[in-house]
Amino acid sequence: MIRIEQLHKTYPLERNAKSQAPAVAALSDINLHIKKGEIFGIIGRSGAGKSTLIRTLNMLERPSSGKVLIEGEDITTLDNDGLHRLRQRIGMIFQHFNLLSAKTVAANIDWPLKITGKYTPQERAARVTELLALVGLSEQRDKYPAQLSGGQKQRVGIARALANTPHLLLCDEATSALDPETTQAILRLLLDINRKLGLTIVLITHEMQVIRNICDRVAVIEGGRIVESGEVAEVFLHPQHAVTRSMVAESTPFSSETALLPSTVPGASQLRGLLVRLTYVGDITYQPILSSIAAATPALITILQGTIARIKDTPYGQLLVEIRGEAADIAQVFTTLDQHNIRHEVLA
Ligand SMILES: Nc1ncnc2c1ncn2[C@@H]1O[C@H](COP(=O)(O)OP(=O)(O)OP(=O)(O)O)[C@@H](O)[C@H]1O
Repeated sequence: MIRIEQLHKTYPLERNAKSQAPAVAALSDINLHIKKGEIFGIIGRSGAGKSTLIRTLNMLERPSSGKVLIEGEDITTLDNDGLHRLRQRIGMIFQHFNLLSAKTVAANIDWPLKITGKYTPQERAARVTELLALVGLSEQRDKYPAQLSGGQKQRVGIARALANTPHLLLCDEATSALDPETTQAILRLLLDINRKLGLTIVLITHEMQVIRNICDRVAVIEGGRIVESGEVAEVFLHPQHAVTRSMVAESTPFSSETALLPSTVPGASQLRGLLVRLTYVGDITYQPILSSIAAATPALITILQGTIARIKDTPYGQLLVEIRGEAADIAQVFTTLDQHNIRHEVLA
């Protein structure tokens, strides 16, 4: 669906001439492949390059070099007509909604249909009604943006972005201005739309929770470079880069090394065995594996902390345990864990 190859973006010196600031290398050597129908997240700290990157996907930002192929077409070479056609295939939603305040909800959603000049008023009216139902706003059609909550405004933004039946939806920090409950509702709506319409979604966020709730794959960006990417469960449970580790740590109190420092574990200073973190993903999460291991070994296993949660549809569990016993017995425990695909890391 989308292939980004050796993409670079430098904001030139002239733009900053007044402040004498140097040119900014906002993106360096970005290579990404985003598959049709997936929800792909790009996460990073403020200033990492997220907005610049997502805006190159509809040429709101032109790269300095490199290619952006969408459905096989290199969009960096498009002229104005080509760009106009491209943007009808790509919807975008924004953190601050960008609605037309003088128009009603229905008129906001109608606007992109009207400017294509392709549809009769009856066709447009039918499409607006359909979109209002899709985002759950049928009752609000004649209200103005100022009369809506933040979540309702974003629903209008989503309906408007979907008006021309795009193949791709870009979400620029779409839930950052919303409270946690409304964020969940909007994320559920995006997931629902992704499934119902098979729409490819690319989103940028600085919140790991957003990635964990709806994305299939994720890329972590730092200093304009992709530092890590992969399936969300893999990146979330086994973060490799320091930035990823710290963002994961902020999003759950349990899954990072910092959260597992012995001082945070009750009685950990009196540990007499090994402090081990166990991580398991999928159906095994609900099986009594630890009881079976405990029954088959003289090693003593004490649970110090534990959690079960979900990454999108996949359950996972993490346990912090102390294992005490003879070396051979502990080795046997590790072998059994391996046999059940339970990852184990000795922390202390
Ligand atoms: N128009 C511009 N002119 C000059 N530098 C810019 C411009 N836009 C962004 N930058 C710089 O490029 C870098 C990447 O910015 P970008 O907005 O893409 O980051 P971001 O990850 O989206 O940050 P945030 O989460 O704060 O929006 C930053 O150093 C920023 O200061």
